Amino acid sequence: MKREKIPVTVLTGFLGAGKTTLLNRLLKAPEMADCAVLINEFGEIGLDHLLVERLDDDVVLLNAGCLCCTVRGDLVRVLRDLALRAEGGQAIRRVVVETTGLADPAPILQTLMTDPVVLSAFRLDGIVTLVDAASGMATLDTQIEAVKQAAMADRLVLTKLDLASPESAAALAARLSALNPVAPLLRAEHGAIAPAALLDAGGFDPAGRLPAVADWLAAEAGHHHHHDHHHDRNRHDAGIEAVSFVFDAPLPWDGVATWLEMLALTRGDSVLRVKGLLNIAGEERPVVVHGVQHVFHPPLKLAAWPGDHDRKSRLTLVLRNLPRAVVEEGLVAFIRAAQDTMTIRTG
Ligand SMILES: Nc1nc2c(ncn2[C@@H]2O[C@H](COP(=O)(O)OP(=O)(O)OP(=O)(O)O)[C@@H](O)[C@H]2O)c(=O)[nH]1
Repeated sequence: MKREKIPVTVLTGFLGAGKTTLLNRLLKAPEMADCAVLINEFGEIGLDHLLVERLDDDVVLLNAGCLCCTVRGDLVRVLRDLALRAEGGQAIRRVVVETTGLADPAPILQTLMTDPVVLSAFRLDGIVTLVDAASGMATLDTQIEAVKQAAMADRLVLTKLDLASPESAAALAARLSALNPVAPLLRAEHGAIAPAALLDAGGFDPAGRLPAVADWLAAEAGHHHHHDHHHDRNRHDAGIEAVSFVFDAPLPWDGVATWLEMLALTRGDSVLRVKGLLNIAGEERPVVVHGVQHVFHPPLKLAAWPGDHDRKSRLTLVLRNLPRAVVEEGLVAFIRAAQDTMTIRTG
């Protein structure tokens, strides 16, 4: 009997749109049993694998760069490996690939639709693109990746509607419908959405889309053909850079929180994303912080440190046209100031 092809859902959306939040909710649904998850992150220190709650053998971190550029070969390798495992009898009923927020979907689509080994075992089920209602409009104005993600989607999902006015949400919805007349426009509240609305999207259909979509895919086909073995490090805006900080000693919460609030307020246009897993002085559990452009999201505590974790704080920022030194100076100053107050208070 011929084996059924395994459906692959590509979950995309700009930095901080809410992909991991939605994925966590989705993975709890019965329809998602035996789902393998591939996670890709931009930046040296991947944290998402720690934030996806169902961590087992079927969560694979594709971490050495961005999926649409340097890690494309990794995607193929991991899918081939999954195909072998399925062949060997392991139950793998679906695959979800969470891309980086900066991913251009065209090369990923191209890979999923043309690699013969991948095609023999998998079929593209659909591209699900999340758009943050709080910062989506500004992102579409400035980042071509976000425009491509929206235009190529099979399902569009508006997130963070609780942070946007009805008027700005309506304007964003209208812009998205113009960019992509074929994808249903859905909503998710803190990641909550019926899995059936996202799954079994029926594969990518170019019909009815903006003419640019066909051009992007065609360009990709040529690109792939000519530069198959080269790493394309320049795909992203040259001004975009991921910087990471590691702190050995526990951090004062006051300093970090004030700094993050200031950063979102004053540098939200340049600090596209902040993500951190922090060891806070006086706090047993790890604290996760998220910043997305002008929004500093409420921090949350994880239940416990992962067993093998060194308990050092790790913070990653994705900056646009902002030198690392500027961020570092501010961070160090706020931490020092908070530590001084701590010393005075306790001493
Ligand atoms: N207020 C609000 N916050 C949300 C919603 N959905 C997600 N968030 C928050 O947005 C922040 C970023 O969410 P993530 O799920 O990490 O976003 P992501 O797209 O995976 O981020 P990257 O992988 O860095 O691109 C977190 O603090 C979430 O709690 C929502 O509907 N409303």
